[in-house]
Amino acid sequence: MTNSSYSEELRIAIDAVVEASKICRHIQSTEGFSELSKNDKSPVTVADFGSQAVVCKAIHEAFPGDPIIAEEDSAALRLPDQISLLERVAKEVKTLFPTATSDDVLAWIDQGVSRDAAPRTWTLDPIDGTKGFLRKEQYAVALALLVDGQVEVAALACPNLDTSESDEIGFVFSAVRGEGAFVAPLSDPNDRQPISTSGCTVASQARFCESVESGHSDHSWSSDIAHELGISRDSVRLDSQAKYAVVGRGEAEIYLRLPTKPGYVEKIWDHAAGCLVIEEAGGKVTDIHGYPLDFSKGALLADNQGVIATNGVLHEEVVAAVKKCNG
Ligand SMILES: Nc1ncnc2c1ncn2[C@@H]1O[C@H](COP(=O)(O)O)[C@@H](OP(=O)(O)O)[C@H]1O
Ligand SMILES: [Mg+2]
Ligand SMILES: [Mg+2]
Ligand SMILES: [Mg+2]
Repeated sequence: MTNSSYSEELRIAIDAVVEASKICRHIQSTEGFSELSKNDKSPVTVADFGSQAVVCKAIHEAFPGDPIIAEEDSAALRLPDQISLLERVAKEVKTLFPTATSDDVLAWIDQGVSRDAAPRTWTLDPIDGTKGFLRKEQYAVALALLVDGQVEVAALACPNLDTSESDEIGFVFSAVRGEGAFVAPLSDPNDRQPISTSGCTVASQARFCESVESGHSDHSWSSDIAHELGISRDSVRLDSQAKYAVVGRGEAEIYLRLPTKPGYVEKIWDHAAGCLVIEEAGGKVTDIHGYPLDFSKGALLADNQGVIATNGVLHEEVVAAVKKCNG
């Protein structure tokens, strides 16, 4: 299919996450940037705000009627004692848009405060894996378009991801439903090459990945599952939706996200972009019970628990193993 029905959305989305990655990289290269702690004790940085401002600006200008469900809002930046943080965010955004004011930046960030389901809505994680970003490890800028509760377009930038095939660091993954998944280097985003999940059909040979944050996953549960599948090597731990990217390009077969914190409900921005990349690369994504992720409920994956993403072929076997090890 050459004439994508979402070609404009895809072009704008890729461009937005590539531009946001520039800000994130610049901030990450600067020592001593400040971080705030949110109400849930999770961190947020200048880069999360800067990235959200840049992406929301781009989406809102191109598609003014589309709501955006993004992770951050400007409330913390509006506090009188956070003026220096706001100035720092504005300074970074100005490197891309020299005439931007602090008020512009606040307004652009707040274009992402929608929380309701809508027939057509974007969802954005301006930095997914903020803890990875702080450790200078993996993080992602994740943007997706949902239409009637289905992910139709995805752009996923992974600025610190490398590859065994070259010295290149930093890639942007993208997909439109029904049209395959692609990767391009951040240094040349138009050079999109198709990706596909691994053809591994033998579970015991599968490579699996999980979050770095042990709080998100129960070590003994995941090792029981690995044992059940006959997998002897340890899981590869990495932050952010880079895990979806790694399975999407065939470098791992399984991404397990086991729910361990009672009552924690997954957010759509943590999964939408990565989910479409894997599906379009030939893989499969469900929750731990084997149900499809339901993106039609607003900001939360309210009807799902955890995530199982695989290369596709191994999916049913992994779901069965998770079920068996879940009591
Ligand atoms: N208890 C929990 N269980 C599952 N996910 C959680 C969680 N607490 C925070 N998260 C989410 O996990 C994301 C990071 O995932 P990972 O550990 O795979 O890198 C965070 O995204 P942000 O970094 O965008 O806030 C956050 O939304
Ligand atoms: Mg966060
Ligand atoms: Mg996230
Ligand atoms: Mg985030």
